[in-house]
Amino acid sequence: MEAKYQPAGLLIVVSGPSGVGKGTVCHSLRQRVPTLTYSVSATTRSPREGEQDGLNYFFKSHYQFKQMIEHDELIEWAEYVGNYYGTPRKFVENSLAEGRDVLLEIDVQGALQVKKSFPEGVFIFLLPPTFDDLRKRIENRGSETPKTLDHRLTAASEEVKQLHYYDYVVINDEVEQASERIQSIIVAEHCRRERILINH
Ligand SMILES: Nc1ncnc2c1ncn2[C@@H]1O[C@H](COP(=O)(O)OP(=O)(O)OP(=O)(O)O)[C@@H](O)[C@H]1O
Ligand SMILES: Nc1nc2c(ncn2[C@@H]2O[C@H](COP(=O)(O)O)[C@@H](O)[C@H]2O)c(=O)[nH]1
Repeated sequence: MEAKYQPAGLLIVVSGPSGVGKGTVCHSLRQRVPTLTYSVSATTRSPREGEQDGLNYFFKSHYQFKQMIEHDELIEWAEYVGNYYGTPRKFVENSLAEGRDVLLEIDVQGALQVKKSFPEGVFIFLLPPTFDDLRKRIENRGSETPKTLDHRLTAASEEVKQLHYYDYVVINDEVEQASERIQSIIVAEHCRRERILINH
């Protein structure tokens, strides 16, 4: 029997300002859609309490991160508030080629780089209900000093200006509602791609 053509997986990029709830919403989304493959990023930031190497991030020294850049091991990378963050290339490319849908949870600078090399990706901007909610969420997380909180909020006001480059905007008012909306976007994108495949 002839082997069935295996289309590449969807690259789903969830992005938005720090503290909007990307991690929380993506966690809920991964429970709804267990077949999603999550890309673990590399970072030079120190682990927060409870974060595990290889699970939350691959924690790297500045030297190791620079080596990854020089060896073209990242599909994108960005400096964000004094630390480097990047998406390992091999894992993403192999997973897509095997037909798996891959989820990236990255900042806005990184998402815009990915859009250039993977224009067929699905780009979703997560927004807080208000800027004040964003501040409260970061404060309540307790992860920042007053200075880094301020830097993250300044970055956020610049990041929302890039919203028009994205395919979808989802407001993270209620976590479950936001993750349900992203699940619907994924289903709709699969249907759209089916149509394109049938037309060819
Ligand atoms: N819909 C929501 N309503 C209220 N609080 C929320 C909501 N979504 C997330 N939070 C809370 O906001 C804080 C920030 O969420 P989270 O860490 O998921 O954001 P993030 O966008 O991944 O941040 P970063 O980009 O800095 O990693 C957490 O304390 C989380 O529990
Ligand atoms: N460009 C990239 N940004 C990333 C990546 N992984 C995470 N991030 C984003 O960085 C900020 C800060 O994260 P934090 O864990 O220190 O709060 C946040 O917006 C993340 O989404 C990545 O691989 N590339």
